[in-house]
Amino acid sequence: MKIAVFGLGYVGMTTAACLARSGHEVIGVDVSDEKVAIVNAGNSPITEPGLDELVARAVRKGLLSATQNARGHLDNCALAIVCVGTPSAPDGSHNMSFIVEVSHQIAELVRPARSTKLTVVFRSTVRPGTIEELVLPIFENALKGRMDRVELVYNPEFLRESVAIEDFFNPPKIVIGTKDGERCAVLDELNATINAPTFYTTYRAAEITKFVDNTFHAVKVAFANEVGRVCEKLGISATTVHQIFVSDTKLNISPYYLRPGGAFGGSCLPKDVRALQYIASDVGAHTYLVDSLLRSNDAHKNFLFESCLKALPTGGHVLMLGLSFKEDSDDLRESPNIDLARKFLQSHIDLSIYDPQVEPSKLLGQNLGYAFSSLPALRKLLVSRSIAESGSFDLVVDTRGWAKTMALRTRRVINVNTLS
Ligand SMILES: NC(=O)C1=CN([C@@H]2O[C@H](COP(=O)(O)OP(=O)(O)OC[C@H]3O[C@@H](n4cnc5c(N)ncnc54)[C@H](O)[C@@H]3O)[C@@H](O)[C@H]2O)C=CC1
Ligand SMILES: Nc1nc2c(ncn2[C@@H]2O[C@H](COP(=O)(O)OP(=O)(O)O[C@H]3O[C@H](C(=O)O)[C@@H](O)[C@H](O)[C@@H]3O)[C@@H](O)[C@H]2O)c(=O)[nH]1
Repeated sequence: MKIAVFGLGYVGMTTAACLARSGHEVIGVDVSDEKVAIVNAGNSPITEPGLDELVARAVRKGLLSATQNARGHLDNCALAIVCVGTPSAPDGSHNMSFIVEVSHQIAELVRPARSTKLTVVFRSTVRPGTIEELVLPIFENALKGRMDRVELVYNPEFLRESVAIEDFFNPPKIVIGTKDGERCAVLDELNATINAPTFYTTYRAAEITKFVDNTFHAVKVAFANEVGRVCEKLGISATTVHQIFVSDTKLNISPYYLRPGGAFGGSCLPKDVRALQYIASDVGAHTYLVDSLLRSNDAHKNFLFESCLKALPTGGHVLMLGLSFKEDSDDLRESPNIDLARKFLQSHIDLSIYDPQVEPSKLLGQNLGYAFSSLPALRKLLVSRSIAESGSFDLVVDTRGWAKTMALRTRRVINVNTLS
């Protein structure tokens, strides 16, 4: 396949050299005359283990060359891959000027008379909405009704520098954003030899995937570092604790705890996060990330409450399904559902609650104290299943996913257990 790669930096150079190693004919395009000259001399303009050798071999075989001007080169390319930079702007957003510029360049080089479609794949990290709101209008404007000549794709890159070649051929996953999530034949062909889970999705979902991943990597690093700081201050081996932590692939290193849904609660997580904050502060180890977790959780509770309000007609009556902090438990301590119920009551919203596990006369100890200090009217709020099913409520707030198995009269249901 003949492929043009726009932007010969860390991503673009690795991409160009690896594609050439796979036997494709690659033309690299960069605005920098210096980078173009270095590539054409058979060297890599960036330092990355193994890349010099790949570039030298590819140039020698005539599979890789570079240019500042792509004019004439795109006509027989099946694919153009965009890897230009999206650095931070002064306000923290991505500077999109290189994306805009390269989109104009490519769009203007697509000849309406070309016999096959040009697939233009954006690999740079861009904010959600970029393809639809920034890139697509540029192409539509330049191609004037000949959009059938191009296919726009967003395909985020997950490689890490220093192991970029290994990551290129063995990515953790392949995410392909297309119009309506339809398949892209050219990318299927290109990735045929790569063994990785592949996800076709919308442009926006693919765009945000990259932010989700990188931010999570940052959360993990910050978390690991905060734990390390606390351990060090307490004279505990951070390495030993790390080894024990990562050995647990059931609860610690797994998709567990990663489902977007309800806020966390119960008698352990908030308590222990708070305790770690206290310990860290006591020993002078500043845990900014950990310090922000409960505030983040509170923000999430507010978000869920506001979502309920949006779905509730003015003056409406709410039925909540579930009150304890999780299913099959009567534990109300620090239940986010108690907070939600309290917010409804504070807003003078009529509320009924169905939770078969919560029987006020059976509550004991701290659970009893927490329940009645947080919701003094608990007894009056709780209703039986038959009332929950037969009553005419204006909104059902489902904290469990029970609504689908109940014969509710109310059609308007908001599931706060799973964010879709
Ligand atoms: N560096 C990394 O490890 C990874 C980076 N990314 C993302 O990939 C994108 C590229 O990152 P890097 O390769 O690190 O950037 P870079 O700054 O190393 O390279 C970008 C290249 O694009 C060139 N360029 C700018 N405008 C151009 C145009 N109109 N035509 C042709 N070339 C043009 C620049 O001269 C430069 O050589 C960014 O969005 C980045 O966030 C994604 C995954 C990994
Ligand atoms: N403390 C600590 N720091 C770590 C650890 N792992 C990585 N780091 C640091 O985290 C930073 C990022 O490292 P890495 O993910 O290996 O490199 P890179 O920045 O190339 O890759 C990341 O960004 C790419 C991107 O630019 O978008 C992503 O494609 C890639 O998946 C990574 O999220 C560096 O400062 C590392 O020293 C760790 O376990 N502990």
